[in-house]
Amino acid sequence: MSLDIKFENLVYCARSFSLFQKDEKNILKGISGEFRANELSAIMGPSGSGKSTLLNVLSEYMTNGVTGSITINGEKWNNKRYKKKFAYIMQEENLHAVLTVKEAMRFSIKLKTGNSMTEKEQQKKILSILETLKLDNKLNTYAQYLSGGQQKRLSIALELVDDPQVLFLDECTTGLDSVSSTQCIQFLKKLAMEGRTIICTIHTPSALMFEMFDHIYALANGNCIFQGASFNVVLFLKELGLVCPSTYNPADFLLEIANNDYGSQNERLTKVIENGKNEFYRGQPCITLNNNNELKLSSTHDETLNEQPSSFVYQLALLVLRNYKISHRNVTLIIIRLVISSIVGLMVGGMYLNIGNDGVHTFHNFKYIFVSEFFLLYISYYSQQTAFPLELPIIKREVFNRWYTSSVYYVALSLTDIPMTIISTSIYLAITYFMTNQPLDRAVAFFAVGLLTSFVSQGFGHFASSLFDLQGTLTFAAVFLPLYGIFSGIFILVKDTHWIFHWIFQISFIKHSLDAAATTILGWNRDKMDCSDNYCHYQLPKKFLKTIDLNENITISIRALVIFLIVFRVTAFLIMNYRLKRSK
Ligand SMILES: Nc1ncnc2c1ncn2[C@@H]1O[C@H](COP(=O)(O)OP(=O)(O)OP(=O)(O)O)[C@@H](O)[C@H]1O
Repeated sequence: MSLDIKFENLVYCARSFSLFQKDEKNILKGISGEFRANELSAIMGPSGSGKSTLLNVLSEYMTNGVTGSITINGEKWNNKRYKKKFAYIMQEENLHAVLTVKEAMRFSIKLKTGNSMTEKEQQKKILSILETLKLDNKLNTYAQYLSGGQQKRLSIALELVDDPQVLFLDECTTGLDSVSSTQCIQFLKKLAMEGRTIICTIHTPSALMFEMFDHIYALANGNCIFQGASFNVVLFLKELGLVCPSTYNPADFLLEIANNDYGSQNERLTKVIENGKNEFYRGQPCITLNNNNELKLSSTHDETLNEQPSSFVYQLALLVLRNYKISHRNVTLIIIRLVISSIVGLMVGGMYLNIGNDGVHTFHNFKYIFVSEFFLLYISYYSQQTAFPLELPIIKREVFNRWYTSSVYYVALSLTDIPMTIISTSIYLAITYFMTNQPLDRAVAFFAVGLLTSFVSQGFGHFASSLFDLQGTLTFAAVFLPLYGIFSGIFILVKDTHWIFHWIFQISFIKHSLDAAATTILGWNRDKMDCSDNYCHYQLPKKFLKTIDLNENITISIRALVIFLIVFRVTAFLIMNYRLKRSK
């Protein structure tokens, strides 16, 4: 299906708010035009003229502040129907550094097309795309070791697996040398000749590249100053008395004019081209290659592929698998987490050695419980702090291009860390529990509370990392984690503080962890402990719990922890979803 995109009187108004004023700036100023199927179109213009904005508006990457009309094949913009046919290749490649080219392509095709192709067909398709993009000799190379040009080609290849009909490319040649740039444009031209609509923003194309474009849409200060065939640019300018020297690159000449190097001509150009409405300078419609042509990348599945997205469970399984692959290649982080859990476990175990059943040390035992819950809070929080900020650009690209939904991503993110959380929490608890000589019959309940604390803290980490960048997440932790500790009930009892502070204890989930964990070890009518001294004031644990005002109602604490778990994760998901959907 060929798709022509037409826009009329398109205005984009950027609004920014500060404390005292509201700023509004028109970035696109009522422009019109059409990008057709079978054509390779370039959006050109000086820096800041609105090229990326136009691309973002047409691809629906930006929707707020946009007025005017956009139609596809003459029909009103219909998000659901047409968005499936679009792919947006962003300026930054945003690839998973530790996935090989082959792995990245396999995940892409599986996520995007589900089970609509057999394994063999998928491999054939991947190979044909990579051959065309000259990446077939890099199948087993990690993305991080590809050159800039190869990374750019891989980011294009990843989006081609489900045969999008419209390709938006932002600055597709930026950072590439002239040979790679020309190869990239040649490839895009091939894609356009297969019937696709290819629209890219470009800075300063060489004369050779400029000629390869079928259609040029030039902007200056948010207005259209030319739209038409590339071979008509010189003619158009000549008619306005701006003669391009025969040895000059027409693209450079057009940009110099847009930059006012030949006086202020833009207003005049905009008027003649009617801000994009004037179609006089368009070329002849381009020829589409037929199905037998060797350039054709599309398979017989074309029309059905996009209609059959893979299921939630299938995508979830793939994303979890991908996350495992990535985290196992970043093995240092795993080792650090396990080593820290073991070392801190040994230190804490050594510090509180054999105190677990000694009435002299009941208060120390309570401190051991606090230290343990607080350590679990720290390690689980910090293990998640990079989870979202570093992945955001990649996820943004993949969610926008409909590889999967943000909810699948978040569930996969949460599931991926479960085994590691269980292992590191268990290592720490096993070491300290046995070294401190706690009662064995209470181990399961104590471990369960420890695990719940880890999962709540993980959710807290997600919540913070969905709100801030990496630096912000660290600052947030530096402020809030000690506060959580202060209001945990170990330093001062709730009843000994002014009522004004009581609510803070309630929202300090570490207090609920401490209450629950202390109940599992010291509560439930535990018998008298041993006494290694002449007199042990707290030999009977119940007496100690009474002193610290702990009512042993574990249900309340567990309920509070579960509520925190749900609130943190739901809030993290909602913020993440908002950030993923928010335009640039
Ligand atoms: N949300 C925004 N708020 C304020 N100004 C904005 C916003 N978005 C874009 N702009 C401004 O609009 C202008 C056009 O931006 P755009 O990114 O579209 O330019 P461009 O032609 O792609 O530039 P470049 O070639 O340098 O990437 C710039 O001056 C930019 O600063």
